[in-house]
Amino acid sequence: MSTRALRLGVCGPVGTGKSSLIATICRELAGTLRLGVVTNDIYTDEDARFLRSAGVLPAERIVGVETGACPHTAIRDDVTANLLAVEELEERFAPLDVVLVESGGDNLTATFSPALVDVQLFVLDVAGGGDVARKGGPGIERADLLVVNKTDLAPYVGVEVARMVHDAEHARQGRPVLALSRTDPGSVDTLAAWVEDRLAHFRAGDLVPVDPGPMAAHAHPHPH
Ligand SMILES: Nc1nc2c(ncn2[C@@H]2O[C@H](COP(=O)(O)OP(=O)(O)OP(=O)(O)O)[C@@H](O)[C@H]2O)c(=O)[nH]1
Repeated sequence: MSTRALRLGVCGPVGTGKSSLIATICRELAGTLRLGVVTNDIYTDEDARFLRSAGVLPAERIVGVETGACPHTAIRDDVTANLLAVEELEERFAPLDVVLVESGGDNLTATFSPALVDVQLFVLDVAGGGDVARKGGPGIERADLLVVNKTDLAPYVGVEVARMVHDAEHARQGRPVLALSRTDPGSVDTLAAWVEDRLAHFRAGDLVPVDPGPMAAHAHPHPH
């Protein structure tokens, strides 16, 4: 039995809907679970401000971490700033059930360290194109859940959702894939049920954090 919160990481490329998905989870579960959120941005706390303005949680339960030049480092290589933010939330609002951690400014291969989160989901969207899921990468292949987001946009971008989900399932060797849209209540229910199920396993002590693997080699921009 663990006394701390379940730590749930949300990553994926820029603009795929990570903040919106976190807002959706909060909207669905804040009535029954005690939640906190940590966001990561390079130089701002924009995502934290978006979530506060969405009004899905009391503002003080949403904390922004400024990661500096390489946001991937803060969720993978040196997770200190994020761990401190999570622990501070857990302490201030004890007991919390789930702390959601959003990665920021990510490319296609960012993954969380299992030292930071117990479980992680990777978000793609249909607007990124049907081929993305097939091409794979550590997060796409081995995150605990892969979300194919914004399915409501599929007809407008010429993507067949069933095909994209099928390709993703193939790349993931059967690990779960969820086709999601915030306008599709059934898919939102499935997402909330997945979070509740992970929490139940975490509390039972049989949730083993899985490391999707290191992200692909990438260059760090020089700040000067
Ligand atoms: N049509 C549609 N749009 C969505 C959905 N979810 C999110 N969006 C929109 O997609 C855009 C990006 O959403 P965000 O939640 O800001 O994406 P993000 O991944 O957090 O973005 P970064 O933090 O910049 O990486 C916004 O304009 C959202 O309103 C959805 O289910 N359907």
